[in-house]
Amino acid sequence: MNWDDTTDPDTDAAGERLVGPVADREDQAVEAALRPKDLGEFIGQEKVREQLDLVLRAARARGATADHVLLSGAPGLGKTTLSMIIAAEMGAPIRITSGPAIQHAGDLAAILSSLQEGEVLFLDEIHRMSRPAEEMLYMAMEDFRVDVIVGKGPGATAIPLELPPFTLVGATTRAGLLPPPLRDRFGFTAHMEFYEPTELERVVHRSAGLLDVEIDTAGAAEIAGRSRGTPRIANRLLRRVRDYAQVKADGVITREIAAAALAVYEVDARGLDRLDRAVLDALLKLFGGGPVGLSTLAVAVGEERETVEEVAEPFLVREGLLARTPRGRVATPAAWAHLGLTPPRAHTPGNGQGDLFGA
Ligand SMILES: Nc1ncnc2c1ncn2[C@@H]1O[C@H](COP(=O)(O)OP(=O)(O)OP(=O)(O)O)[C@@H](O)[C@H]1O
Repeated sequence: MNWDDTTDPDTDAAGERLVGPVADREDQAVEAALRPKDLGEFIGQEKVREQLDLVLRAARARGATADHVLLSGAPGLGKTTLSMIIAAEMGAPIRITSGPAIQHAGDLAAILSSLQEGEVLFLDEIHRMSRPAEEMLYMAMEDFRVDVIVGKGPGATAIPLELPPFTLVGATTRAGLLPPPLRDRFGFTAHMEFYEPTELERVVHRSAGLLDVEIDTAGAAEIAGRSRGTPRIANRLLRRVRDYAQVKADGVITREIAAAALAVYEVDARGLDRLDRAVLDALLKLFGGGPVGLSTLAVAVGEERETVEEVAEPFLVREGLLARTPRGRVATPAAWAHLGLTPPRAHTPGNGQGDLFGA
């Protein structure tokens, strides 16, 4: 994966966030050790696992290379991990690159022509590849062939190059941005969902075992509940809680230790951090729950408009704490409850405000 060429609003605009979904330097250093190695070890995503298992078993039984696979879903849900599992299950080597790293068709031709038979090519952020590279990929995926252009202008010639059969695993956070001709060339598309708290609890237990950290069931549940449906965040919170347990207690993670540690890092019981809460706080206390325009809300919390929109809002909307309406941002009843505040009478149900939530 190419970590340097991605712009991440979580780190660019709001400093490093403990609950940001994109990998930071420390994540990159430790994630390799925590990745499940086969489908049996991969937690959750039952449907995807079952379907992929069939695809891979069938290919193995035929002695064929597996079909191309498209994985879509938010960062940190396990797309890279699954691509490595696909290679491992097929007994094939894997090459890892990313859309932004492929600027020219020639870059892609160089990678494709050096693949071994059956190799898995993992192309992260496939929606960010350049157009000419994308067109070259169509032919490579379908016919295992590329045309390498030699020379320029009227004298340029296309030299066809045969490729060994390979499996492309494309990953994207935005499946909707992929041009249909590219999307159609994948034999299997899997959409990865956010994880349930009980699944994240298993992720935390498994990682704690690998990191040699003692944790009880309630401690794991506490961390899971604050991990925003994302294994990467669960693993990161676990590491911070482990530090706290070592320094402030006897190293064992219990519910109390997890809660106290994450209070230090300002990650609340639902996984909201300081920025998320500042947005909700302003919306409720300054604007009576809205509707209020995004720019006004951003000024009120002293952040850029983009930071509020791209960093804080998606999770608040997903959690059902904030709604985007044509008239502006509106807090839901759950937001009032979460901050322990009572909505003014005008915001209680049955007062004509229901239409703001599309009721
Ligand atoms: N199903 C799972 N079971 C256990 N651990 C998981 C699972 N999914 C992800 N993880 C853990 O979460 C971390 C992040 O996963 P991964 O790098 O595969 O995410 P990703 O979707 O590829 O993220 P990005 O899009 O940012 O590259 C990994 O270290 C892995 O240990």
